[in-house]
Amino acid sequence: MNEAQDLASEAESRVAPETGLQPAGVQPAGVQPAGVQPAGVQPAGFQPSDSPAIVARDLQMHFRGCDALRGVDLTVEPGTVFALLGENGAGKTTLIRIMTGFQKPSAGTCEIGGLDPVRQPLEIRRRIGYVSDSPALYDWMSVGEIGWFTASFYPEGFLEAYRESIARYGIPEDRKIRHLSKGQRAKVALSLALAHDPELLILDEPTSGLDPMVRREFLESMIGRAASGRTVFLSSHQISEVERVADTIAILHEGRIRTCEPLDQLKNSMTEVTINVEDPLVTTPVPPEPAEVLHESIDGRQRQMIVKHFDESMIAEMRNSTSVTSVRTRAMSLEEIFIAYTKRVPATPMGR
Ligand SMILES: Nc1ncnc2c1ncn2[C@@H]1O[C@H](COP(=O)(O)OP(=O)(O)OP(=O)(O)O)[C@@H](O)[C@H]1O
Repeated sequence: MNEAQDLASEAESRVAPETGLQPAGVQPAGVQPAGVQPAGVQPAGFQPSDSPAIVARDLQMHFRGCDALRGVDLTVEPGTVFALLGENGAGKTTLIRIMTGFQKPSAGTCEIGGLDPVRQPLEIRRRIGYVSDSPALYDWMSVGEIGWFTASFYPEGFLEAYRESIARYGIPEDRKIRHLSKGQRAKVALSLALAHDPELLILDEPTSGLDPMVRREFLESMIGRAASGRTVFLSSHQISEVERVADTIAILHEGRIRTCEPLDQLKNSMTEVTINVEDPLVTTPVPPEPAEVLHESIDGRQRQMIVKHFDESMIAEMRNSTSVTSVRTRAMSLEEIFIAYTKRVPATPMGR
């Protein structure tokens, strides 16, 4: 068997990397002309939409001995960069696997661009771009071959866009996937996910493995995608990076969404309040409603609270409380807000 026949027979039993799509018919490299359009796939002109890109309602995922998702409600508006933050094991990948049709939820529903991932998984994967946290690429293919192979699942123009992206990243097309560095693999996976210019891009830890310069450029390009009406959903641990690009932030903790709101609104609504008291035994004054204390720590005469919806007008009232000598406030970074939500310790009940 020559190399081209070999490639064809291997590929016939396979699906598109990352997407899980099944080919209509697979030809060896060199047989199928670049950009050929497989049956049933039409080039899709992108039309910005007003309908939500993603809607999740009460999504639950119960594995044996583990409730990964405990009722997730989420709406992702089109034309935004939406960031899902959560610590290890929070349920981010599980949620993404349900959205992309790789996992059937135990309960609840989900719509991706109006499609149901349980009933229409292939249609969804054709419409979206998806890069998982550990991209599944065929190691035995070269960088060029994997582009050619994946192009057969998508409309015309895919291969050209893929090759341009690979050239921009400076990766040789004849290099085998198994010989790529971690960062180069990530770049190939991103190039494959973006080459059909998807209306929704779902990225699980997209920048892991990329060097700082490429990371920055890539994330900034996501702002451009959103500005053109496309939607980017990304899950990340890199909070400072997310802060630069995201419009909306959702914090997932132990399978539940703790907060989901525009980044500016989230940052403006959170305040660190530091109170000094004369008597270390006195209870800390609680700010009045609508303020909500997410976290409180006590260190002798100093009390620190993380408060949502704190208003500067509450300072005077707190200063008048028994034993209080000073009240100071400080705006918080997204990282501090994330920690406050995920290390939630209820405030000590206070009698006022
Ligand atoms: N197939 C499975 N069977 C049993 N438990 C699972 C399965 N898949 C995920 N889990 C559990 O579900 C929880 C959520 O996992 P998930 O991979 O969604 O977390 P994550 O937020 O993506 O974490 P990380 O940031 O570490 O990748 C974890 O406790 C994990 O062990």
